[in-house]
Amino acid sequence: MKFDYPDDSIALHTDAYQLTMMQTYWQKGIANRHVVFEAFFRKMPFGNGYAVFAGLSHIIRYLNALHFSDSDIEYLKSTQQFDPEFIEYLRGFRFKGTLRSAVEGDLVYSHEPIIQVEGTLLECQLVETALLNIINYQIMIATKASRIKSIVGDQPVMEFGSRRAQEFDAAIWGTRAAYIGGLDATSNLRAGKLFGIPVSGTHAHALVQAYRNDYDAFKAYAQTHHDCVFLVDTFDTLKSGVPNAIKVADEFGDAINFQGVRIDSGDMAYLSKKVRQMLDEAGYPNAKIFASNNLDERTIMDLQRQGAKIDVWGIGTKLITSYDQPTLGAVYKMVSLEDDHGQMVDTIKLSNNAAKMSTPGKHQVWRITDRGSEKSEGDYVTLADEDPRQLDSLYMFDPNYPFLNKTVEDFIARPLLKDIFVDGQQVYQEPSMNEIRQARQRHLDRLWEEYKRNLNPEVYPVDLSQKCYDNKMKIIKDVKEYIKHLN
Ligand SMILES: Nc1ncnc2c1ncn2[C@@H]1O[C@H](COP(=O)(O)OP(=O)(O)OP(=O)(O)O)[C@@H](O)[C@H]1O
Ligand SMILES: O=P(O)(O)OC[C@H]1O[C@H](OP(=O)(O)OP(=O)(O)O)[C@H](O)[C@@H]1O
Ligand SMILES: O=C(O)c1cccnc1
Repeated sequence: MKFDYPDDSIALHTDAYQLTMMQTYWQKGIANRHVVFEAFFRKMPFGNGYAVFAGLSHIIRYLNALHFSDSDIEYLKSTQQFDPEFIEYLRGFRFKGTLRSAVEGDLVYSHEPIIQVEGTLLECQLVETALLNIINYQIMIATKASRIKSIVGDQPVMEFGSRRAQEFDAAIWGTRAAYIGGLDATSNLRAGKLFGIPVSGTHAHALVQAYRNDYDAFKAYAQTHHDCVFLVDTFDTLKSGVPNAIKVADEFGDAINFQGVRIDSGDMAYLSKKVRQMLDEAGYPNAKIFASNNLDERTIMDLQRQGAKIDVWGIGTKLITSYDQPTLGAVYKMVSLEDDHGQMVDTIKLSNNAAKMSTPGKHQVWRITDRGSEKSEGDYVTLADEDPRQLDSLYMFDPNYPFLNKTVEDFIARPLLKDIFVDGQQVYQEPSMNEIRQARQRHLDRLWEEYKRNLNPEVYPVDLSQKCYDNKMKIIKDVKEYIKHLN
């Protein structure tokens, strides 16, 4: 199999049907029609009360780099599935559209647009697969990390998942998303290099196996490192691992920084309490107990309930693989399209399943915050030409149950979708990782506790403006009329 192309690009990281549709648009002369697509998801990940937005940095790189290389063009021609003239046309392709998006670290919710792509039918169609690929993974990981962090509070959590991640990209971008979501460090050096994420770690069982006993292994490590965390469960945690860790710490004294020990198996509530006692009695009350082994927010919560004496958490498999929910299920739908007369006409996807219906029109999402309490009252989805900042009071109603409503008086409305690219030019300056993390914390602080609990949180309101709701109802009616006349 041929794999290494010196000029490989990411343009073909898309589903074949995007290209077949693009060919139709091109041959039929509608490829340059103006269009708006929006991405949204239908269910909150993990049943959480909020989701943490991540993935924009990768999207920005993707759109900036998007072009068809010579080998892409040759390959497409070799499939014999496309019109060679259309494929030649793609040679000059660049993304010239406009991208609006939630920014990383912001909180997002189901049933609201989180990404909006506006441009030609051709370019907006091409990018669907990659954009969804990115956000469907990264939002999951950032949200899961935030759930974990909400349980452990100020205790450090390290990301250990690279060996179990679904391949290289997931390890790297997943680590970044986990850091956005609140984890404190990673064991992956490349993620450290690429994104400036703090790198940390301990050592593995192999070190102890290499020396065939705990003592010699810990001693060798202490001779070659200042900061020492000894993994104590290779043979027997309480009888060999911890006593030998203490022995080496005693022998080296100030020559090393004995940070603590890591437990990686067994009953971690029982063991951590015993280990704590042994370390305290040996005069190491500041030595920390690190724990790892298939942990997630549920096991951590249960360990805390049992009074486990764990100070630092290492999380791998269950975070990086988004173990309990493999995808977010975000979708990308056309919401408005230029007609034969140059007018934009809103479009809908109806479905036999009402939950799969899209909301027509180009939108903005407004985060409505009460000025007094500084807490979020809900999100308010409007058509793009509406601006609730001009209103004194805002009538908010649930679009599925309009009798659930409230009027908000003294509020701040913050637009969620920011300009990222305008006419192909990147206009958004990416913030630093620290700024993204601080933003996430700020947004979480503005959320009532009821939406933040891990189990059965309250459902955060995502409402439609009256104009947006009326527009949707009218278009549904029009489509139904049209279908009726077909029969
Ligand atoms: N006290 C505890 N309460 C709840 N869960 C625990 C407790 N102690 C450990 N666990 C979790 O139970 C699971 C099983 O751990 P255990 O070490 O017994 O088996 P294992 O994962 O098969 O071990 P190994 O990784 O060595 O093969 C792990 O997910 C661990 O985090
Ligand atoms: O358990 P996770 O949350 O995925 O965290 C990462 C795991 O990776 C290492 O295990 P290793 O690959 O050495 O295998 P092990 O299960 O035998 O410890 C480490 O000791 C953790 O157990
Ligand atoms: O540094 C560690 O302790 C570590 C790194 C990767 C996986 N498990 C543990």
